[in-house]
Amino acid sequence: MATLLRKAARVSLSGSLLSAGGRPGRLYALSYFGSNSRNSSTSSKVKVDLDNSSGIAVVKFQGPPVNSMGMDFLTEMAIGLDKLELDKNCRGIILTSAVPKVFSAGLDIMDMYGKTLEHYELFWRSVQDLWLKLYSSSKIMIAAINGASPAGGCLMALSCDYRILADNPRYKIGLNEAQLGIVAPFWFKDSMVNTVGYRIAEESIQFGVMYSPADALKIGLVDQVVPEDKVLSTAKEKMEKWFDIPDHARQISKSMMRKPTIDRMLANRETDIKNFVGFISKDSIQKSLEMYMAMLKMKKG
Ligand SMILES: CCCCCCC/C=C/C(=O)SCCNC(=O)CCNC(=O)[C@H](O)C(C)(C)COP(=O)(O)OP(=O)(O)OC[C@H]1O[C@@H](n2cnc3c(N)ncnc32)[C@H](O)[C@@H]1OP(=O)(O)O
Repeated sequence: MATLLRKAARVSLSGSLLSAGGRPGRLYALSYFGSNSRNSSTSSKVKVDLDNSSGIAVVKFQGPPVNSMGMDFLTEMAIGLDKLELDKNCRGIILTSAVPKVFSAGLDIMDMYGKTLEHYELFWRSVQDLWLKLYSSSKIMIAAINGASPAGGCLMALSCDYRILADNPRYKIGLNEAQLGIVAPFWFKDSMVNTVGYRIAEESIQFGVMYSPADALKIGLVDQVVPEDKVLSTAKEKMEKWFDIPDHARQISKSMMRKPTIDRMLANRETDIKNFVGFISKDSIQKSLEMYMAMLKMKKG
């Protein structure tokens, strides 16, 4: 057992691209997947299916109605990603949704509305934690976006190395925070800038633009648009191409590209939490969120 723990700790430290401040190698990350040809784990909001023979893990969001990123989702994703990060059989991860028409509706607005300051702090730390794990993963990350992907949903896609979006004009993607009367934090903005460039991000974030697949492709927010029934198979084919690159060279290159963005977030993490808690607990912001939720419900009726 001691040998296993030492081995797991070594894998963890040499695995994720995260620098020391990112708390790699938590205890729950020590439970290994077995060595069968397929390993599955299902929790309530996330299903992880690792095919040991191909090295591809499919992480499916399964939190109806809209895969919103509440505390359960954030925790389950963090645990699933930690396990995959430690698993040498896993070389690449595909993020996708099991919920029809929605990839993820982003952060769960109910976790940002009418809660205590302690809750907001814990929630925001968990959101940061998930982004750090996604953005700093040493694995190849591909987003197979098979539904709408606003705000936090878009952020998860932006954290991947490659994005494939289903060709359905209803499946819009973007950082729409401004439309809710809230502000995308600097690391959401950095992820957008790193993907589409400064000028497009500047306009996109101020207007809170939600892009159609055609427009998302045009600005480079996604890399490919394919028929809906081909999203997952295309992601798997693309993954095989990424597998042609030796892992160590790709990982170091990825780290070189992403480290400044990750370090900036780690250096400002506590201030960012304070900002979030102060901002989200303002009466005016709470009112905006309340109105936005009412608008979502009205749209239905
Ligand atoms: C310094 C301070 C910084 C603050 C930064 C905060 C950063 C925030 C990031 C975020 O991610 S905020 C969340 C932004 N998300 C959205 O704006 C998406 C809103 N949802 C939609 O546009 C649509 O729901 C959809 C995803 C396009 C799906 O449409 P569909 O018609 O299929 O479903 P609906 O009928 O709209 O929704 C069903 C059900 O789900 C509820 N819901 C939707 N989104 C959320 C959400 N993000 N959180 C919580 N709940 C959500 C919706 O109200 C419906 O509820 P019921 O009426 O069934 O009770």
